[in-house]
Amino acid sequence: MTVNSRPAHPVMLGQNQYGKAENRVVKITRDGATHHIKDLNVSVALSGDMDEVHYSGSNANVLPTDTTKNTVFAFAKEHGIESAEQFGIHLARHFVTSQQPIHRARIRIEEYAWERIAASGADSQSIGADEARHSFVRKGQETRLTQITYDGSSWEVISGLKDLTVMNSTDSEFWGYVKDKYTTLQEAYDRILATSVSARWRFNWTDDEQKAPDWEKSYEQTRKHMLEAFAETYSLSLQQTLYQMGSRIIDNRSEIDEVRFSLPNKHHFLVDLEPFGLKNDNEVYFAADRPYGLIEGTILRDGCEPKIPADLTNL
Ligand SMILES: O=c1[nH]c(=O)c2[nH]c(=O)[nH]c2[nH]1
Repeated sequence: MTVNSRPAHPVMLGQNQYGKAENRVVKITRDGATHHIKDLNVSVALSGDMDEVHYSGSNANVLPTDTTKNTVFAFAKEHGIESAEQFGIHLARHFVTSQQPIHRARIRIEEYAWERIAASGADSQSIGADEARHSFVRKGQETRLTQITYDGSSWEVISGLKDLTVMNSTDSEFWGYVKDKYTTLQEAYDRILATSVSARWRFNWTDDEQKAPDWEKSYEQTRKHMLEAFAETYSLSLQQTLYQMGSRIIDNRSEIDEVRFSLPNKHHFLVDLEPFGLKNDNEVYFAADRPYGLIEGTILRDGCEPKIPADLTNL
């Protein structure tokens, strides 16, 4: 037997690394009523004296990947997230200096940028006092959509958007729901509400005799009303927020008679930091990607017929 108990056959272990990939950590920093978000996807890859676990299965040198995940969330609380670089340096140093068998740590981080939703009444260029304090829209443009149908006499125009991701870091609760023997969900009195909005709205312009809407202005204003309603609704459920977003559009845009939404509830779970002696005061969240609640619904101008299909994926 060799020192590292490598089996006596002509096979060699090459480069190897291990760790927990894609830890989705969201850190909310509360500066009074003004909140700040850091939203990261952190992947840890460690290497060092790891021959033995591959050859014999001895885990004596293996810091579990589960521990590397916990470290990411605990560090978000203990040291904060000033920048992705600072956070990654801190983690890499920790793994290499605290565990003798670990010689190299590679931390990869993707950061998702958020900007504040402009407060109602403000124009979209506004800053400072005109910005919502705990309502954010993810940077990077959504995709704008339209479908036009013409049968030689009448028009149907359905426009909309997808992938408009928004978050309220407070002013959302969920409680008082039905509980049966399979219910384990804890009631929430201050949770994060986040969704990636997919919406379609139908114009009431149908024939060439009518004056057509200003399509560009209509899109910009509809998006604005939707975002403002999201930011300003104190939400008891995503269903309630959906209704508020739709009715704000119907109330303010006379050219639109019907709005349909498909809203995935992008769950953010508070991470239990008690095992590490840390209190998580609504600061560090695990952003789960699936499964997700999917809340869908149509809001109509009174007396109008629904025409937007229930399944928006084909539209
Ligand atoms: O806003 C919500 N609506 C629900 O119907 C629901 N169901 C659930 O588990 N969480 C939530 N949140």
